[in-house]
Amino acid sequence: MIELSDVVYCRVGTQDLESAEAFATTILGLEVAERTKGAIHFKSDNRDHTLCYFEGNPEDHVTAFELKTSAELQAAAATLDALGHNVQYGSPAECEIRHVREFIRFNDPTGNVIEFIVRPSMSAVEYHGARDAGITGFSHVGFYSTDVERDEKFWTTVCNARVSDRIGDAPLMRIGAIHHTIALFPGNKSGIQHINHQVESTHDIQRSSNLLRDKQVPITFGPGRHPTSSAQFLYFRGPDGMTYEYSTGVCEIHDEPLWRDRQFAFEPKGFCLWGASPKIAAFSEGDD
Ligand SMILES: O=C(O)c1cccc(O)c1O
Ligand SMILES: [Fe+2]
Repeated sequence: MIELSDVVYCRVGTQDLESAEAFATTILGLEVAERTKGAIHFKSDNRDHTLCYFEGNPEDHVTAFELKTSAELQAAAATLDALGHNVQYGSPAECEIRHVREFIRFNDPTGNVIEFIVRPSMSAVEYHGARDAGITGFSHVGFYSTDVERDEKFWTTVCNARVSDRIGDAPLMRIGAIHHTIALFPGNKSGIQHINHQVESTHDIQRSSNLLRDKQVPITFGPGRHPTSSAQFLYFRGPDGMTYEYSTGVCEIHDEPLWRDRQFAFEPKGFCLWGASPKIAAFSEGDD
């Protein structure tokens, strides 16, 4: 069993690094951590970085999860290899760019590009967002999945993810106490479906909702409240149609052996307790 301890960063391609930077800082509220040739790294908490925009294909998305030791990374590589995944070790130069000690790269069964990393750098400097969005940190990622049952099995049997709840067949899976770190949504492609940052409070959700509206950023869902994690949320559209989510108040599951995953309906009320309707294709099979 591959033990993931946390999600660490996403890397997203863009044809327009300047606009992506403007979005990540002035809209989303992240802080530039580092600029390298053709890439910008952004901080959202006390980690070195949790998001990277790089010059490249906007459909190229990478998500990294932390493993505790080099021995576990090697065992994971062997496990994935035996299952037929093409596993590559990151080069020293790639490790340096990512500020990690070592990593492997492979595709999940849908084709999502995943990195398992060891010893990601922390930042010695506090995070100060470019705007006060109230961000407390990068928290979870939603992936497209061409077969959610197959992919749920991958994340829960090859790796240590546990299903907290399902909306329709879409599983919300935890790897620690936080209600979910990985979510899968049915789609006919691979890639990141949404990137979540936690914010401090309801006030941040409401303030951002007004700010984004004034700045004409498309708000695609919310403000609302998830019946699943009980988090209050706001979804909006970033560069190349990427969905970003702020949420606050996500529940934690500590009674691990007693928890039973719950079933919610794949319809607006399964996504929102307050009656908001998603304008997000993966949540509604409607507009995106
Ligand atoms: O927080 C949740 O429960 C949740 C539910 C549906 C979709 C999401 O993105 C979520 O974060
Ligand atoms: Fe989410």
